[in-house]
Amino acid sequence: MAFVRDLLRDPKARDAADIAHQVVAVASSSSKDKADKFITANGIPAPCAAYATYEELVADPNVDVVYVATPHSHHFQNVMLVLEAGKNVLCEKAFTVNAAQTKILCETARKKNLFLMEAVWTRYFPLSVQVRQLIQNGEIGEVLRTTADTSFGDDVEERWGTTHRMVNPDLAGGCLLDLGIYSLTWVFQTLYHTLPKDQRKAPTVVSQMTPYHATGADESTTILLNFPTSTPSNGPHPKHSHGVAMTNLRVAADPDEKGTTGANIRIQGTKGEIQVFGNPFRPMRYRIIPKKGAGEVRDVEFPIPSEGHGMFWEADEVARCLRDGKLESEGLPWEESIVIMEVMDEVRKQGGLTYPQKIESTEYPLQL
Ligand SMILES: NC(=O)C1=CN([C@@H]2O[C@H](COP(=O)(O)OP(=O)(O)OC[C@H]3O[C@@H](n4cnc5c(N)ncnc54)[C@H](OP(=O)(O)O)[C@@H]3O)[C@@H](O)[C@H]2O)C=CC1
Ligand SMILES: O=C1OC[C@@H](O)[C@H](O)[C@H]1O
Repeated sequence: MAFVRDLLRDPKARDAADIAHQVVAVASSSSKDKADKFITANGIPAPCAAYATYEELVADPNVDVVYVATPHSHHFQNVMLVLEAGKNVLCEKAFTVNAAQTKILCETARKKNLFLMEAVWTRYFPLSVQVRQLIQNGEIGEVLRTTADTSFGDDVEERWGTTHRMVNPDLAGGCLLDLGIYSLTWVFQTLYHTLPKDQRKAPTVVSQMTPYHATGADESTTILLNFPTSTPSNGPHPKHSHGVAMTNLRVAADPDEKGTTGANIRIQGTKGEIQVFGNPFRPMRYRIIPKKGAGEVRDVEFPIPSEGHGMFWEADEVARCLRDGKLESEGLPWEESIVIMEVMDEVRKQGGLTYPQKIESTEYPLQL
């Protein structure tokens, strides 16, 4: 809903007059009535078709690109359906249940010459883009450590119960795939993505996971990542940077949600630090702190224009990639999505979290 509402906002309000979006079809696998109600509730202008199956939607010749926003368990099957029908895809995070599924999606998109992107909206926030540029321009020196915390502080039993997709293993639930991916996003976009492509190397990983007593999905996961960076010419030891990615449903990264508890993200370099406040998935303020008084501390605000949610920026990226004939986005290349999925595979292995065989499967088509 938030995504579609953002699609309908005027791109000029965010200086994006070079692209336009049109919502031409909505599908619900439950009923056509649900799709009709979605169109009305969100004020989607006519003509917009309502379908009672995903198969009908992907066969609609007016559809250029499909936004897949089903539970994680269903992404692999749903995205394959879209790609096999010859359409481009923007698929919600986590891309799939495991890296093997993501690899197949990327191979399929490449073979069919179709655009495919994991909808990690945070990467396309102007704040994220600017933070990456600051790092690449050397503003905080060499970045050696990033800590990121995406934790909610819920009464888990009351808020999520046992069947909600957040905690339901049948829907690939758990905080790692749902929220931990944002902590990993910050670790990767600061320690990995900012390096030249030929220097980006997968990290080694150690982690701990706590299962939710009622379902076995993880309610808390903490990951330490060790990224090989370069081997300096002036010393014998290879260099590394460290990432700490945290997620927890029961304790909060920011208990009062006003940014008063400190930064949820800290990007630490040899010349200073960048701190990001608020929800790691929807960042609106950062602070840059030069080391030992070497300059002014600056706070930079990034309000979201036109009372939006902030999902239009990823949609704008999709539109530009399609316009420019690209198959993948520079902001989150397929290779990086795959490495992140491999990290999550390893973390689940170390934590002993497996999902039902059916949703881990790479077989397509498969009735879930
Ligand atoms: N970027 C962001 O800020 C956010 C991203 N997300 C991501 O979006 C995706 C969906 O999350 P959310 O909207 O909360 O999920 P929901 O549980 O609300 O499900 C979304 C839709 O998927 C279909 N669906 C739900 N359950 C099942 C099922 N058991 N089997 C088949 N289809 C099902 C339904 O559509 P229908 O029956 O009509 O076909 C449902 O309306 C996830 O990947 C999540 O991580 C979620 C929230 C915020
Ligand atoms: O992706 C997400 O970001 C926002 C959260 O509220 C939501 O649970 C999660 O799926």
